[in-house]
Amino acid sequence: MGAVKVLDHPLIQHKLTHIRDHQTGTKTFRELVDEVATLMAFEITRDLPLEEITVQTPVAEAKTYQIAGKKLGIIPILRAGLGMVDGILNLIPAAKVGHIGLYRDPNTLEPVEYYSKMPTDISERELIVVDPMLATGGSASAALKMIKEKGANNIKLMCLIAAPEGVKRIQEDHPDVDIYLAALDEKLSDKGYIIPGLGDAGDRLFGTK
Ligand SMILES: O=P(O)(O)OC[C@H]1O[C@H](OP(=O)(O)OP(=O)(O)O)[C@H](O)[C@@H]1O
Ligand SMILES: O=c1cc[nH]c(=O)[nH]1
Ligand SMILES: [Mg+2]
Repeated sequence: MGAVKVLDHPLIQHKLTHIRDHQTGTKTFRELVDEVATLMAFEITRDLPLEEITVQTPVAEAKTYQIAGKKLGIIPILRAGLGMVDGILNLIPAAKVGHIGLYRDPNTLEPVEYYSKMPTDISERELIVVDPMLATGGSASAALKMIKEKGANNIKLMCLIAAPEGVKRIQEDHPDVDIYLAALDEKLSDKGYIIPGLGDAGDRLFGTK
């Protein structure tokens, strides 16, 4: 079963408080999601393997380190996942970005696919799938299935807020995928919204309703 890690860094928790607040407007919401994505990426990349190399400083040779191993890829689930991409690219500017277009049918809560475009070499990359919300888990589970069918085999899932139902769904459907969260909330409403959550992430990011 995949691990679930709630990233409890004080800066992440403080910014998440303002993200949740219904009085936070689109501009600030977008800026804070971007900042939290950077902070979460910093924590998630903590275990990347390093290799020792030598560089010449102006003074002497230095034995130092660079990131070794697989290259990285970021895969946002459209639309709301887009809000987390730039924040991760701030730290990992060479990462490639694949896109998966999914929306959740408001009546059935089932994911509906409308777009997919992946880097050709996803089987050789460490992938971070991003979406602010993990509610029923239907969208993330479908996205993970889609990228596995295209060869992905090393995947982390990064969300701002999850419901226990969504975590359970991913652990059952994708036991190889670790989940990284800023918060694990209480439950889902009967309309499938996370309680207390932050409302509709896509609408708050893009100013739609
Ligand atoms: O875990 P689930 O029950 O599948 O719900 C979570 C999904 O719902 C939201 O997307 P939405 O369908 O609102 O699309 P949007 O990003 O275009 O607003 C959210 O960004 C997730 O993708
Ligand atoms: O609470 C929720 C659940 C699904 N999608 C959202 O944007 N918010
Ligand atoms: Mg939405």
